[in-house]
This record gives sequence, C-alpha cells and structure tokens, in this order.
Amino acid sequence: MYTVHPKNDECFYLRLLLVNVRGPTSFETLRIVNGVIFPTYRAACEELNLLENDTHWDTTIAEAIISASPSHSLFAIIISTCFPSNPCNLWHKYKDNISEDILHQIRITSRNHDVEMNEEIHNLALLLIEDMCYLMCGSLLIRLGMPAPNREMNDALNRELERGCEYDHQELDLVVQTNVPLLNSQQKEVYDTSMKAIDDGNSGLYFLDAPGGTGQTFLMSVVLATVRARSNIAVAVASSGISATLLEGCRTAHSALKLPLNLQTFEEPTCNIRKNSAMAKVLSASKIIIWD
Ligand SMILES: Nc1ncnc2c1ncn2[C@@H]1O[C@H](COP(=O)(O)OP(=O)(O)OP(=O)(O)O)[C@@H](O)[C@H]1O
Repeated sequence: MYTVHPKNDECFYLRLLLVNVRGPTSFETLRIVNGVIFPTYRAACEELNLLENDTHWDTTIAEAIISASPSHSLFAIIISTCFPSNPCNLWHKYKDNISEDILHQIRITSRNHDVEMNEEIHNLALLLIEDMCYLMCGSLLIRLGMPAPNREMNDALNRELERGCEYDHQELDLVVQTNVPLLNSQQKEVYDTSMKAIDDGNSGLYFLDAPGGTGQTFLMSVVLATVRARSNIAVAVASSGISATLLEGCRTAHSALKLPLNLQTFEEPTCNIRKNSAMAKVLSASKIIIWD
C-alpha cells in the first residue's frame, strides 16, 4: 500500500480508514460509523478516534493568547505544519482571540473604539492566515481542513502577484547602494551579466558554480534586491528548506514550482502548475528566477 502524506488530506484519511476498518465493501461503507454516513473520510476518522487529540495545540494557542502573542501567525504555523486533527474546531473556539489584533488595528485606523468583532473581521483574519499558510506550505485553507476565506477569485490569483511586488523599495534601494560596491570583480561580472540579460530582455539559463563560502548567496541577494527595487518580480527558490531561509522571499523549489517527485514513474515529468494559476502568472511576469 502506498504511503500518503497528511497534506494529501482526504487520501490520507482514506488510507487511515483502509488500514483500520475491517471488511469494507465500498468507499461509502468506509465513511459509515455506528450507522451514520459521514460526509468525509476525515469526519469518519474523527468519529472512530483515529486522529490525535488536539489538546496540546489548544493549550498552545490559549497560552499564546494570555501572553498576547500575534496569534494568527501562530495559528497559521500550527495548521500548516503540525497537522492538527480538527483545525476547524480550534478556529471556531479561538477565532475572536485570533482576530483581536485586526480588530485593534481597525479601531485605531477608523478612530472608532466602538467597532465590535464581526464576521468581516474573522474573514480578514482568515485571509491573513491563508496568505501565511500559502507561503509556508503552498496550501489554501480549504485544503487544510479550515473554512475558506471569502475572497474574490481574482483576488486569490492576484494576491500571489502582489506578494511578489510587496517589498519596501527604499530598503531595497539601500541594500543595492550599499552592497553593489562591495561586490568583488568576479561577483560584479556575474551581477552585470545577469542585469544585462534582464535589461535586454534576453532569456537564458545561467549556471553559477563556485566553492562554498565565496559569496554566491550574497551576490544572489544583491541581484534579487536590484530587480525588486525596480518593482519587478524576482522569484527565488532553493532546493532545501534550510537554504530557502538564506534569501529574502525564497521558497523551496518543489513547493514553488510544484515539481513532480515521482520522476521514475513518468516518462515526461512536468511541473504541476496550471496555466491560469497564480503561480503561472507570477512565473510569466518574473524577470528572473534564481534557484540556489
Ligand atoms: N563582496 C562581498 N563583500 C562583503 N561580504 C561578502 C561579499 N561576498 C560575500 N560576503 C560575505 O561572505 C560570507 C559568505 O558568503 P555567502 O554566504 O554568500 O557564500 P556562499 O558562496 O553562498 O556560501 P555557501 O555556498 O556555503 O552557502 C557572508 O557572510 C557574506 O555576507
């Protein structure tokens, strides 16, 4: 039997039922527990107590709220990386606390301290959480067992594009002004070559090979800053999660480019990026893709 990653939600719960329920006769019977047909495999797993109890995540959120930490980011980390059994329950229990910082911001900007918590504010919190989850694990909330935020479809697509342009230009200009003069002659040559290719609109594939510690990451961060300072999109990806932390706005290549991981089974493996998806928009708008 194949292994299934918990992120592959319903498939994962189907597998869990298959190894625990004796003699099922159909997919539907797998979802029947004590005579009740459950709408999803996940719900059936929950009813059968096959899922881990979420008490520790519940306590974690409760403690964060007491210490006034930014709980929507904590919540996003928990649901995208810790796979709680029932994120929806956690959300409904803590949505007021999780949305409190947004309410506070709204009260300040509208100069109206009588604004009360409402559905719209919960939705704003869900949008923030979804953006963070998308950055961390490439999944929308609906795929993580959460209610989907109410966002115009167009918004969802354009959000990824906006994210690519959402940098502080003054800060980037400063990075460029400070670091370009620091580049040594070889780094400068690579920098000039990449910037010329971008300016001339010449597409090309450049491979940079140098011993560790000789300043490739430094150089790439200057190239990224230069492109982004001009309000252009520069995509940075890395082969591992650790190396992705070294460059600003960098994501793992397999998540950003939806790389196929089962290369042996396909004759012509292709990246799973749909033509109209947000990532396709970003890639076609990007001036450079840097893969560390
Ligand atoms: N031209 C430069 N001026 C000042 N500092 C630099 C320059 N080039 C690199 N550095 C510094 O040298 C150190 C090593 O550089 P960097 O991390 O970019 O190397 P690397 O080749 O990417 O290493 P690795 O391949 O091991 O990740 C960093 O602290 C970086 O800030």
